[in-house]
Amino acid sequence: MELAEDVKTSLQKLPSRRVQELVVEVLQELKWVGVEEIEVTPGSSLGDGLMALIYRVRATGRLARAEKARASFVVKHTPRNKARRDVFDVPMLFANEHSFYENVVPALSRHCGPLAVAKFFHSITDGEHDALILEDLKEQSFRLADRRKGLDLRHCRVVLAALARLHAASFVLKEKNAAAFEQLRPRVKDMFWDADREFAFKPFTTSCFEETLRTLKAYFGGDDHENKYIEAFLRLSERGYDFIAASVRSTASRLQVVTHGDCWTNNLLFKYADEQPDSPSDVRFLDYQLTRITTPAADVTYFLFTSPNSILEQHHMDPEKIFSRRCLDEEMARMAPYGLTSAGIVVPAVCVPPEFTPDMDKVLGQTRDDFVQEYAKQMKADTPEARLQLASLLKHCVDRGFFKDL
Ligand SMILES: Nc1ncnc2c1ncn2[C@@H]1O[C@H](COP(=O)(O)OP(=O)(O)OP(=O)(O)O)[C@@H](O)[C@H]1O
Repeated sequence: MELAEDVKTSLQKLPSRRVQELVVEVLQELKWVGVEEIEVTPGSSLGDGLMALIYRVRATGRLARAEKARASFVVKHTPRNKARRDVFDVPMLFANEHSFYENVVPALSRHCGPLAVAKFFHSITDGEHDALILEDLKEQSFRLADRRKGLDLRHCRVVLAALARLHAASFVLKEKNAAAFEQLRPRVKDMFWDADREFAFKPFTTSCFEETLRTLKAYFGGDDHENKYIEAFLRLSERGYDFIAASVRSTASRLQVVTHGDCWTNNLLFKYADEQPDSPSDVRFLDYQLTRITTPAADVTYFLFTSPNSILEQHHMDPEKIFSRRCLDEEMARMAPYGLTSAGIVVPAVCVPPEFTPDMDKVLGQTRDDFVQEYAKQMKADTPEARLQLASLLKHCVDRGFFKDL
């Protein structure tokens, strides 16, 4: 397709020639014969995403027989800074997300209908210009909730129902076509807790344990009767990354499903009935870089420990036949250390005031430590909200006996 000079110039705002070509290929696949205008703008705000650059591409043009066409995409692109890509092995994260859209979504939705995901158009996974092109959900009135306010019960219900559909799709696939589920295993790789990811995420988790401990000590102060909580946390942090990794990996095979892996407020877009902010009617999950096969309780715990505006009692599920309430409770208790560890990583990011929001593009050094330090900025913000939430979660775990075997 021939492009006018001004269209080419607009496309150059995208970070690589390869991704500019890919956008044009997508338009051709949509049967466009001409592009009249292209607008490329930032697709997210600082703090909405750390592992990628997000662009919004709006285009107008023509189909055959001169019909007008409009489209809006989100381009999720690997960071420009090579050191930033290398320290967290971002190409692997993109490959996992690509595989989710390419392999997992078609397999899971075959028997269960559509999942709460954006439409996926194309991707590049060459380790250098990695990018995904997705439908722009904001164009369909989906939007982010305010992470610092937290999600109320209505929002949580919508998310838990969508998570349940995602998890149920694996149970159905196992039931209908066990071999097809097995084929997904090598295509969904745990990017955080797998033994060969330790090099990147063990030091990161260790630094997060240290910061969580500092936050918790600041909350509990020197008060002796609260010390059982700090002691419990110390036992957890001593066991550290290896213990959490083992609990993620050791899920009984019959309970394993494809999970989202990073289900917190900034990876959720909501739609509202009649645009009323208190009546979410639908949700889409974003960011499948950390999708993994493990217990459904990993997603539920991660979500409930990071995103609601208060700790919720979990009274809203009754999947007796496939995954009983008792089984869920046992799995939730088993995964509580994972939940608290994840909360130590995510909650500071939920509560961070804008002036402490890390900006990975501004990191001058080249080492993993430089990036970990920049990420830790939001922990250093040390907000009363983060203290309260982490301390309440720790109390929740200790008082219910979840840490008694640590
Ligand atoms: N398909 C989409 N439609 C609309 N907005 C989107 C879409 N995908 C991403 N975004 C916006 O971009 C932000 C970051 O996206 P995403 O979480 O995929 O990137 P990331 O850098 O991998 O994030 P993280 O730091 O959580 O790894 C989202 O919070 C959302 O605001």
